[in-house]
Amino acid sequence: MADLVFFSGTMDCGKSTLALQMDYTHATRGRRGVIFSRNDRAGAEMLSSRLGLAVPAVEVTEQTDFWREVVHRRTRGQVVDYLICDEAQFYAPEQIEQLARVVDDLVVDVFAFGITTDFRTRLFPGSARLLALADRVEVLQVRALCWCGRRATHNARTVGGVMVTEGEQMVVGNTGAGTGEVGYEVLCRRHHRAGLTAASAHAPSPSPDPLDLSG
Ligand SMILES: Nc1ncnc2c1ncn2[C@@H]1O[C@H](COP(=O)(O)OP(=O)(O)O)[C@@H](O)[C@H]1O
Ligand SMILES: Cc1cn([C@H]2C[C@H](O)[C@@H](COP(=O)(O)O)O2)c(=O)[nH]c1=O
Repeated sequence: MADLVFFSGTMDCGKSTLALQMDYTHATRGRRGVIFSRNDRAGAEMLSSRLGLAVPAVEVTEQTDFWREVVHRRTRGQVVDYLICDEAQFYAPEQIEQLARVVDDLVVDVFAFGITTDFRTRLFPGSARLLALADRVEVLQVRALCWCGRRATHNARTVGGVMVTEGEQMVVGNTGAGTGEVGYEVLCRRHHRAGLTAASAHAPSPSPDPLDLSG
């Protein structure tokens, strides 16, 4: 028996760190895995965590066929017990279906990691397929926090710290980007709906305070 597990959460909640830990744990017990990622912030053919660890990975492209990736390795005599699939939100729905087939017909565990929704709170097509097909969906224990202290459940895209709602679904980037840059910030639903990032919430009001004429 093998499983397709989707580990999900907001940006910056520890998914890539867990992906590296899962690989380490399984590998040290003698299991053989293959690590995949797509558009990691650190560059192509990498899986990197903000904690500073990075390992080589097979870069997923539009041409990647996971069924062929596993069959090809096995026909060359390579053992494949599990796949680590990071940034899975960027995979095509057909590739998620290939992963499900790899689990069911080749008995390979697949551990997929990714965010579910984009900066407009719309599901990524790959994540939607994972939610539909996974044996288990696990929400990460380390919960990211909104600037207000509530649990962060949404990913905002920012330009110069200000939330934007227009743009391409896929723009690779990091949380905490500097002024002027496209970046991301995790927010609670209330502040995502209000478009209120840390920078805009703490910015002084653009209009001066009214004069106190009471005295
Ligand atoms: N210097 C640090 N010390 C301790 N924890 C850190 C540090 N930098 C980042 N983290 C933790 O790393 C996590 C982000 O890890 P990462 O695997 O890159 O996230 P994700 O893949 O979900 O975007 C956050 O939960 C944060 O708490
Ligand atoms: C919300 C959102 C995110 N992205 C990108 C930004 C990052 O490159 C990755 C998420 O990586 P992480 O390891 O989970 O931090 O996704 C995007 O392209 N579009 C979006 O709407």
